[in-house]
Amino acid sequence: MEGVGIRFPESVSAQSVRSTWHTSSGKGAVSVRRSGTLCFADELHRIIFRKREALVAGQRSIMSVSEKAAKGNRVDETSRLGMETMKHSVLVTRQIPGESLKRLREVCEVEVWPEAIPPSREELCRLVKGRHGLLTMLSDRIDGELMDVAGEQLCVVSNYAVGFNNIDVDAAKTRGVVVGNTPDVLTDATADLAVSLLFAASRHVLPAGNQVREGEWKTWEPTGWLGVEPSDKTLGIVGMGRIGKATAKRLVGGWGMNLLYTSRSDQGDVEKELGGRRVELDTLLAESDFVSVHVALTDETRNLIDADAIGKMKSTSVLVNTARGEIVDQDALVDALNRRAIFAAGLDVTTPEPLPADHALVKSPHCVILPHIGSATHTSRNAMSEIAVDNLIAGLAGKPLRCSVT
Ligand SMILES: NC(=O)C1=CN([C@@H]2O[C@H](COP(=O)(O)OP(=O)(O)OC[C@H]3O[C@@H](n4cnc5c(N)ncnc54)[C@H](OP(=O)(O)O)[C@@H]3O)[C@@H](O)[C@H]2O)C=CC1
Ligand SMILES: O=CC(=O)O
Repeated sequence: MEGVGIRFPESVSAQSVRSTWHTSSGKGAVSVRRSGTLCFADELHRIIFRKREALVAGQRSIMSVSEKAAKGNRVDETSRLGMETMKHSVLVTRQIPGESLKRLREVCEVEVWPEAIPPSREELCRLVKGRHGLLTMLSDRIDGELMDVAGEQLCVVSNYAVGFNNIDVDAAKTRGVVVGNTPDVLTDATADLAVSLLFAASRHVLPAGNQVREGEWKTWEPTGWLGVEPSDKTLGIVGMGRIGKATAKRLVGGWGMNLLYTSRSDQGDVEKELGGRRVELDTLLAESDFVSVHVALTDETRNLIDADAIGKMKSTSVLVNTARGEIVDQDALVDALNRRAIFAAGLDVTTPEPLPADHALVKSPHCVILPHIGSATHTSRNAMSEIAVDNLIAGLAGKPLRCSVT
């Protein structure tokens, strides 16, 4: 591999490394994974050769952009990156809002899955073949098998979501594929929805409203639809990340709730600002009146809120989940709601999605279920589109992503 230089820090046993290479037209970079003391030389060369082929084309274009710039032409960032990504082929697995796809179409060949319903696995396998980049939804399972079907030229997967549990990130790293997500811009919208669910579940908002729609509203009832109030009660945030914090801010600041939270990392700033206390999950469940789940879905958090955990909650408590359905054991939740072992639940996420209309949770009068709409505001979704497209364009050009998870 003439002209290819690979740097591996010898002091580190397992990590992702960025490998640089040089050609007559400049320098490129590729992320590869080193495992243990082996660097999988054949695999590595294969990945680097593939990336070099893709990036050399881009570099020729950069040179022509530089020539233009030298002649005094104004070249903005998008068109500069665009020149590098020209001729690349990308798949966008659903129509996304905003103007950003126009920007993408200016710089590469784009196919957008036109249906509202996601492509089946079979269709997805057919569609990804030969693509350099994928802009994916949280409902698309992007694993090593799919990346292999796409082919060796695949450089970047840009997920239109902050959560990336649908993507096998390790498989991406070993294949030199970078992965992006869309954090921050949906934090407020999702926290607002968590608060909405908390109130809706606490005050029977949906079944009470349905009573009116169904013509069953007979009279004002002194003992009808009695709910629970958050003011001065204890809020338990499971996972004090961006959305957990934003939810806590709303409920501590607005309703004077006391705060308990779980977190693997130190959150000293939260304690200073909101006066919260970091505790073990068992303590949080036993002492909280409202429990709101915000951890990422990983192998460690799958079924975190199982029968045992729900069994620790107060019978007057309300459970809210806007994170991922798999974090809560739904059978255990159905059982607890049926036995009135907890007061109510509000879910924006379920397993599966969509949850069949005849599922016991849908039928429960004590459970509010929304169709995964946490980030569904014009502001958030437009901003997510911008980030997802920026990530894709940067990944195709071999540049650092605006928001990367690899
Ligand atoms: N309903 C909806 O439409 C939306 C849902 N979401 C979901 O919300 C989640 C959180 O988003 P966001 O707040 O931006 O993400 P962050 O990364 O800021 O927060 C994630 C939290 O998960 C915790 N966490 C991660 N892994 C583990 C683990 N193995 N065990 C315990 N805790 C863990 C982190 O804890 P630590 O600090 O200790 O690492 C962190 O507190 C997303 O992953 C997504 O699934 C997001 C947006 C919209
Ligand atoms: O669930 C939504 C996300 O962005 O993650």
